[in-house]
Amino acid sequence: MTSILQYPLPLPPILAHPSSTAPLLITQGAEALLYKSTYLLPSLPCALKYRPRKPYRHPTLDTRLTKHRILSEARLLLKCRKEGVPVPSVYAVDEGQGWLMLEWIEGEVVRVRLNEWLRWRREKGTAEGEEEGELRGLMERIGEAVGMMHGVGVVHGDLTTSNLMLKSREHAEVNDHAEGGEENLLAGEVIIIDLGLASVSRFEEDRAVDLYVLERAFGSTHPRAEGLFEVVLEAYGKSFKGAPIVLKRLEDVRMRGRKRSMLG
Ligand SMILES: Nc1ncnc2c1ncn2[C@@H]1O[C@H](COP(=O)(O)OP(=O)(O)OP(=O)(O)O)[C@@H](O)[C@H]1O
Repeated sequence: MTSILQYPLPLPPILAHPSSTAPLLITQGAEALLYKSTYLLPSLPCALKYRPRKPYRHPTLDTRLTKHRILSEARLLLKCRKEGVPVPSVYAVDEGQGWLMLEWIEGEVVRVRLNEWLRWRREKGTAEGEEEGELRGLMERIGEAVGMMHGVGVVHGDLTTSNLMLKSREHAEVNDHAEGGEENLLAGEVIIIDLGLASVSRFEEDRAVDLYVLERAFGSTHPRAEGLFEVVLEAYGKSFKGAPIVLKRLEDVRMRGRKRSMLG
């Protein structure tokens, strides 16, 4: 969990209802607020993604845009779920009120876990290249998850290590440093979140751009793990029939990216 703040903004009516569990604001992005609350039973946690009204937008356009985004994310999550892609379940949706209620994923985003693991390895004095099994395993699971999503015809549009979560296994705990269980930091199922910019596409180009964005995210956020990005691609290459062509296309996308950065 990144940060737990009090809720300074008006709550969507569903969370203001007396039967609702007191919501916690988990993140406040530019467009959406993410609350933790419960669904139906106080023991079933949920994530509520709320897109409040934007006073700076024309009200009619704002309502349309919000409805479109909420419905699009819900539809794509349902499609992925139905076809076995690891994403959170959709519990409820109210596009008119601007919210989407999802299964709460117990765990942490890959960005945080990976950085903790890399720091632990550095502090231990382990050289890069050693103790790589855990990291390779994670990279493989990421490649497989992205491949499954592409295989059912969905592209993400914003693939970063902040939009991949590691779901803790039930009853499994991430041991603290003193107990020497740090390798568990990278354990767990990879769940793809935030399909707010996702779309349906079977174009190799769109899939390759998704991979390129993820590769760049590794380069900038986890340069110490970037060397193993090839493991993501290897696993991706085996994950669905069209994957090898996407990997070929990725080379073109990289080349264009390099040219663009050379030209400034
Ligand atoms: N289903 C979930 N279970 C647990 N935590 C979640 C879940 N979905 C999101 N989160 C947490 O909330 C954060 C923000 O979620 P998300 O990325 O969907 O919203 P956002 O970036 O604000 O949305 P958008 O980019 O569509 O405007 C995530 O980084 C993650 O920490």
